[in-house]
Formats: sequence, structure tokens, C-alpha cells
Amino acid sequence: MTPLFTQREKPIGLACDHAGFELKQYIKDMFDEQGLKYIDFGTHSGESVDYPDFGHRLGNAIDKGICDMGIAVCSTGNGFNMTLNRHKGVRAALCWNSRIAYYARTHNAANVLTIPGSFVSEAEVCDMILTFFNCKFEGGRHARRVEKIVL
Ligand SMILES: O=P(O)(O)OC[C@H]1O[C@@H](O)[C@H](O)[C@@H]1O
Repeated sequence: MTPLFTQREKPIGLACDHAGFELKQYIKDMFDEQGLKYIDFGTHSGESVDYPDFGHRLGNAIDKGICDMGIAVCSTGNGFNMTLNRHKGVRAALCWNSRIAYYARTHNAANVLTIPGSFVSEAEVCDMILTFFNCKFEGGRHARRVEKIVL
């Protein structure tokens, strides 16, 4: 099997709510096939839950350095994105195609890919993840701007 990802030192953190549960399973299957390490912070079924409960688990893991990157999936993506961006170590970006995911990482140094699960196909999710985890922050003028984000 051709490796699609470079192996990462730290596991990728995953979080979802009920609306993102199936897509998270799809992502885990992709990572399992690729031998990519991850930690699943839940939820673990399609039963209705509150996205902040799981978003904060992922955010805390990033703040503590257990994970350095993550993926979160809910219905619109906004709930998780708002929750995750309350964490000091997180720059979460709501992305719905691979071009946006590319710039979120290369220009904005995003470390969490937030996915609006009800509005994207599995193929789009696959493209976004491949792009997000295979490109790097460009630094330079973007570093100055990212530094200015923090209040
Ligand atoms: O399934 P219900 O509870 O209607 O709505 C949950 C979704 O509403 C939005 O906040 C989030 O995207 C979350 O996934």
C-alpha cells in the first residue's frame, strides 16, 4: 500500500458529536489503513450529545501536548470550531474543501481541521485530510499575522 501520510510523532486527536460520528468512523478507517496513530476523544455512538463536551477533551489534549493536531466533526462544524478556539494551543479552521484546508494550514498555521459533516462528501473529507496533513505552515509574513491573533 502506498503511504499517503508521513508518520507523525504524536497521535492525531479526533472528536465528533452524534452528527459527525459516522464520518469520524470513516476517518479512523482511513488512518487504520495507513497505520496512522490517533486518539479518539469521542463521542462513540450516534446518540445525541453536546459538542463542547468532546471539543474540550480534544482541546485539553492539545493544550497539554498529548496531541499536536486534530480533527473535529459535527453537523455544521461551527460548534466545534468555536469550542476548540477557546483553547490556547488550538487554531481550529472550519474547512469544506481541500483548497481551504491547504490555506488554513499553510497561511493560518491551523492545527485542527474542523469539518461540517452534513455538508461534505466522504471524497471531499478524504481530500481535505490528505491536504491538511501533508502541507506545512509557510511562516514569513503569515507568522507575523498568526502571532497577532493572540490577545
Ligand atoms: O443534531 P442537533 O442536536 O439538531 O444539532 C447538533 C448540531 O448543531 C450544531 O450546533 C452542531 O453542528 C451540531 O452538530
